[in-house]
Amino acid sequence: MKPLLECQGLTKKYNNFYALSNLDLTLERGQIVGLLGPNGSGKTTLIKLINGLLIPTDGRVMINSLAPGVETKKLVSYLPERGYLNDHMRVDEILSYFVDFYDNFSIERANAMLKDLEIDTHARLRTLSKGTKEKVQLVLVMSRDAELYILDEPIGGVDPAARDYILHTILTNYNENATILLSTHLITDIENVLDRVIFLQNGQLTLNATVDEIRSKWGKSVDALFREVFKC
Ligand SMILES: Nc1ncnc2c1ncn2[C@@H]1O[C@H](COP(=O)(O)OP(=O)(O)OP(=O)(O)O)[C@@H](O)[C@H]1O
Repeated sequence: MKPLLECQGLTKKYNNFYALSNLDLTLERGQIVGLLGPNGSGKTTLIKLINGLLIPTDGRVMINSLAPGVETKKLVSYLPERGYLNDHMRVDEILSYFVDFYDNFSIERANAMLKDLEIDTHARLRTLSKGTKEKVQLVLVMSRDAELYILDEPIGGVDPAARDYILHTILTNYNENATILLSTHLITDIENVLDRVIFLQNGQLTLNATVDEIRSKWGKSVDALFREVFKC
């Protein structure tokens, strides 16, 4: 079977600065993968390249053997780092818009998750707190039937008490053959749901291992290994 995602020699240069250098990465189906690295290490650059929002300086990205473009749009559901919804719309209006716009969007799944998270669908987005807005955006992204979910900092604004619950709600509502690639700085909160982690350092991939491999090889949690590698 073809890999879900293949990056070969992927390189992105901004003027004379290499944000990403010669990155090779293959992701198979059915995994939750943490993309971890300090600020400025290239996580968002990699995510934008996978989504076809940036053109590589060198190398290539293939999703299901297709270059990012119109054909891969339905395969990928992407949560950008910054809010992308119209703040003046009500949550239920946004849901209707998603139903019209995406033929792979399940309004039943979205409503079930919103109910579970006790979010008022009659509320306008601008009246919701930052954390609640993040929950709505995550629900919308996870309510599409995609093969690859890409989440750039999905729970940064959500309070610690709610994070576990959200992760549980989200992760029990997606297709298990799909892969989730998520970038985060909240490693301890997310470590238990991850199958694999990728470390990025100065635009280079420095580690690609399963969480089990990290625990057995280094005898450490992902968070402890991250702190040791990045001296933080
Ligand atoms: N449009 C741009 N022009 C010039 N440099 C850029 C541009 N976008 C990103 N960079 C630089 O590329 C590097 C990688 O940025 P990127 O946003 O990918 O990092 P990141 O790992 O997502 O960081 P963070 O954790 O802070 O979100 C940074 O040094 C950043 O300043």
